[in-house]
Amino acid sequence: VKDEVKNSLIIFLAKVSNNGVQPGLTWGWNTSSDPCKDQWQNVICDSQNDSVSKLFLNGKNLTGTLDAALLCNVRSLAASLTILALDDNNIGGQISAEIANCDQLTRLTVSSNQLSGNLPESLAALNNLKRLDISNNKFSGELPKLSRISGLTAFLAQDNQLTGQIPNFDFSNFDTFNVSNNNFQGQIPNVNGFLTASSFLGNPGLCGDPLPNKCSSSSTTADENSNTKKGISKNQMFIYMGYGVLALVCLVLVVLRICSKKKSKDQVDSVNKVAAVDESASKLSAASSEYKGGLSKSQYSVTFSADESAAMVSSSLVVLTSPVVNGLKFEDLLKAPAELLGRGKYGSLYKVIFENGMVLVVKRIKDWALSSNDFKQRMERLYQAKHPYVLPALAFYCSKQEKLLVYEYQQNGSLFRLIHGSHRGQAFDWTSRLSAAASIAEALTFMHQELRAEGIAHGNLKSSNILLNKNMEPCISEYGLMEINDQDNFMPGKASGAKASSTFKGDVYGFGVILLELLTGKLVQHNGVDLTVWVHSVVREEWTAEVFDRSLMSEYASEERMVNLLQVAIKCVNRSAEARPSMNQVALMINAIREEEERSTVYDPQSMSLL
Ligand SMILES: Nc1ncnc2c1ncn2[C@@H]1O[C@H](COP(=O)(O)OP(=O)(O)OP(=O)(O)O)[C@@H](O)[C@H]1O
Repeated sequence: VKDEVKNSLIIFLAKVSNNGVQPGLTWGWNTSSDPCKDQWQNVICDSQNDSVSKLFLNGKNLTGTLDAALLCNVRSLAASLTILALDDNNIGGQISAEIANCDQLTRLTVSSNQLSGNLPESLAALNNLKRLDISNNKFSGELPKLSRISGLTAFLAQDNQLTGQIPNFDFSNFDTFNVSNNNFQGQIPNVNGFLTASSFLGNPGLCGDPLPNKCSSSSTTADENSNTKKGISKNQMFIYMGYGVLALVCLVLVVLRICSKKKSKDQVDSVNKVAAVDESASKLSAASSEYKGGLSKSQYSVTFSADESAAMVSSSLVVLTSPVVNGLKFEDLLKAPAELLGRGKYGSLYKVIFENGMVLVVKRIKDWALSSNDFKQRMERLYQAKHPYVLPALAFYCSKQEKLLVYEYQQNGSLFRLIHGSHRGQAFDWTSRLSAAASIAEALTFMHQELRAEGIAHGNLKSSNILLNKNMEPCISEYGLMEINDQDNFMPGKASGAKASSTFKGDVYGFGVILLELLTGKLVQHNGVDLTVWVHSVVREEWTAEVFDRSLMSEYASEERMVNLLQVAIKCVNRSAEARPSMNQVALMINAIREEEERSTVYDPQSMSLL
């Protein structure tokens, strides 16, 4: 480690500790030793042991001043520092603009100190940041444009004196978001059901969902009053309102233009992208038997009629995302070589490889008694409900005899393979499992909320239907392709009339089984019943620790949090569908466990497996 890094660390510590206790002496921080090779306390180096990557100075009774420039203006330190944790001290001063030079930071946590002043606008330039915790300080002024940081998953700013509006974040990204007990004003941007009121409480000027107080005209007046108090005159407010009206008019004009463009584009699409297939019954049954042997080597002619009427659309390949599949036609699907990936209870799955290198999978669903129109509507509704952790269908095909779905091929396999594959979960550590559980729960919560009115649940949730995308994030596949969940058929005490309301609870059951697989590493038989029976019996005998996957037990992973997740799983697989929690409740419980996990990891300076 370079001398300039050592010096800056020592000077930073001297300033932040107010030169009082000289903690550096007891921690081994001195210029004649090396932070990595001589293992300075509270400093973690990278795996090659040649650069400083994490500084854990939380809870060290530091009473001095924060000078971020001392760390971040030293290039060789700023280029390697990923975590700076200063929580639970008595540090004063401000976060200076130079913090932006520490652009490798993934966690910046300074909670429970005496920091004050405005947050620098440059904070928004830390685009690797995942966790920002500035809670319980004396920060004031408006938030920088933190919504620019696309990977931010935890933002804690509660208990400060922050003002202004809440930025228009993509709240679906957050595991943790808290701005309670500040002086934020105005309407909360659309949280899309991802957050509850507790994230926003204690801000008298805030209104709108998820807070109980609506942004009625009286609360707008309250906003206006509070704005006036904060120095914005009524005249200014009128000017802003004028701009608002102008913007609205422009927006309406733009929308009208887009709509008229879309209308004409749709007409073109229906000609160009929708390949109408010869509907003769003989050809379809021929195509049907073709699928049984795989999609390759088609001998069946499909004829295109570019000007087919709208009535033919239901029997054609409907392309939903044309940029990805680039004008895919039903004929192309039939011509390309295909490999059978699986033949499940509900249909077969083929991997289809195209000449241009594109790889897709085609799911052929058998015996689904759903009219073509209902199927089409369902597919379009599903396509509208987009979530980053739900794999969208790229195209679908529907005739009386056939229902096909086209998806992008995910080369990283499924959660099933990750847990039970040849490595048997060894590379799949506890934090990754917990994070996978949280992501799936988040995505399911979103889908359930979006599709509640239509009653469309996943219907066949299991670990082989959770695929890993190119970033190894879990992605729910085949959402909404089944109408009922199999385990409902043999769940004792299930009232038959409760089918519709228990459809979503069927997913909760399926998710509970996935949690059990993640925790135990054990295979599921008979839709989870064997595994749940076994887990219940072991837990009843109070051998809880015996339940967990051995590879998890050999980690430092917290048994307490594993037990907490097990309790969530057990609630999800309750025999009575009504007694199971909703996915929203499940997601909240898992997030609480995850927060607990993050708090404990950040406080463990010896942990090398952070992020
Ligand atoms: N888009 C995809 N990309 C890559 N692999 C996939 C994709 N979709 C499914 N798979 C994998 O292909 C295999 C077969 O899938 P299939 O859906 O036929 O099986 P299943 O989920 O066990 O059965 P079913 O859904 O009919 O109950 C599974 O291992 C699954 O993980």
